[in-house]
This record gives sequence, C-alpha cells and structure tokens, in this order.
Amino acid sequence: MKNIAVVLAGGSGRRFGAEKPKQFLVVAGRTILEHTLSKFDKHPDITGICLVVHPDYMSEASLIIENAGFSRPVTLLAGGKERYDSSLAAIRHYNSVYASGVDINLLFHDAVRPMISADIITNLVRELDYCSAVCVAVPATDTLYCIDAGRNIMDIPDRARIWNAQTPQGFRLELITQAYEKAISDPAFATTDDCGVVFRYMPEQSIKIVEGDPCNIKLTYKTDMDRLEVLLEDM
Ligand SMILES: Nc1ccn([C@@H]2O[C@H](COP(=O)(O)OP(=O)(O)OP(=O)(O)O)[C@@H](O)[C@H]2O)c(=O)n1
Ligand SMILES: C[C@](O)(CO)[C@H](O)COP(=O)(O)O
Repeated sequence: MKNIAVVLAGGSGRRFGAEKPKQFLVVAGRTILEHTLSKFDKHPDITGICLVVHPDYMSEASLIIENAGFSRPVTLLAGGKERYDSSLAAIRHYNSVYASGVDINLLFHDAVRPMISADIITNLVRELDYCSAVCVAVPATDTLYCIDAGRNIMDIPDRARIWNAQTPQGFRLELITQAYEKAISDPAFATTDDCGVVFRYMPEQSIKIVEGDPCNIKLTYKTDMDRLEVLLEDM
C-alpha cells in the first residue's frame, strides 16, 4: 500500500494578513512548510509527498524542497482557488500516474499544521488498513451554538457528540476520486475539508475518526503564531 502525504499549501493567508502566505514564514529557523513536510518525510509509513502550492509560489516551494534535502520524493503541483481545488489537483495527478485498482492512500494535510505528530500519522495509516476514509479530530471543549442569519441561537448540540476536525484526512484514491467527481457536478458544492466531500457525496461510506491532539493547531490568525512558537520550542 502506498501512502502519499498531500500537503496543501496553496492558500494566500488572507485571515493571517502577513506579507506572504503564512506557510512561507520562518519559525525556529525553518519555514512552517518545511516543518510540516519534514514530519511526513521522517515517517516510515509515508511513501511519497505531494506538495500543492499557489502557482505564484512554485519556484519558492521548489527552492525549499531542494535545500531541505528530504529523503522522500516530493511532487510539486499548482493548486487552485479554493482548498478543495488544491485537493482536486492532487487527486487528478495521482489518477493520471497510477492505473485504477492500484492500492494507494492520499493523506490530505494542511501545510499550516506543523505540529502533526508521528503517532497521529501512524494511527491514521493503521486505520486505513481497515477503512477507506479516516479523519483526525479532537473532542470539542467549547459549547457550540448553531445560529441563524440574525445571530439568534437555533440549537445547542450535545457536546459529547461533537469533535473538531483536524488533518490529516486519509482516503483510498478510488474513494476520494469518486466523491469529488460527484461533488464537482453539483452546482451547490462547497466544502471546508475533504472528509466533508465523502460525507456528503458518498453517504453510504463510513468515516472513521482517529483522535488528534489539541497541539495539532492550524495557523489561521496572527495570534496562533505565538502558540506555535511555544510549541515548536518545546519539541
Ligand atoms: N486554495 C487553497 C486554499 C487553502 N489551501 C491550504 O489549505 C490549508 C488550510 O487553509 P487555510 O488555513 O484557510 O489557509 P488560507 O486559505 O491560506 O487562509 P485564508 O482562508 O485566511 O486565506 C492551508 O495550508 C492552505 O495553504 C490550499 O492548498 N489551497
Ligand atoms: C481542514 C480543516 O483544517 C479541518 O479543520 C479546516 O476545515 C480548514 O479550514 P480553513 O478555513 O481552510 O482553514
């Protein structure tokens, strides 16, 4: 079984608001992107890495890969407008490279989650031996409100059943391809993660959860950088 880590780095970091996309900022001597890539490069279960970046950042990413001296091959692809367009670029690439029926898992991961641990990757890959769709998530710690357009509370779901999605999210190539094929033919398609595509468009498919880690944070706003610096120092 091949396990390809698809590191999604095609975003522009609008909410973060730095001079360049947040994955290219340097922390503890290395770009965030390099920190993330190295976690997958070092993992024994990972057979290859696919890095998806914004078309304007292909040469910067190329240079990072060259200088990092990773031991795994890194395939560099241009991403698209939305996160799911970047996922699709990887899905299309692997369908063009491998004949159908080849056993291959794609593990989609946000480039801006550099604190991903080896244990989580191991647990996710292990689950993929039994299940075709696996997501990393952590139990919610805040109470959650469902609201309407006027910010009135419409529902307070039972927190015991609510988990926050993280990445990586892993799928058999064949499954995620089928799910995205259905999704892109739906004019109302929108999603904030890859699991959501399987959940909505392959409703018969079970999706297993592997417990993540609250430290596996996503760098979204500038204030997340302070926490990340502390976490990286402690490593
Ligand atoms: N078109 C896109 C958009 C996002 N991503 C990646 O998906 C991950 C999660 O996205 P997010 O945190 O939303 O990053 P940005 O899109 O860069 O941030 P923002 O939404 O604030 O612009 C990031 O690693 C980002 O680079 C991507 O590969 N392609
Ligand atoms: C995929 C994700 O990280 C799971 O929590 C999240 O949905 C990405 O959202 P973003 O708005 O693209 O950061």
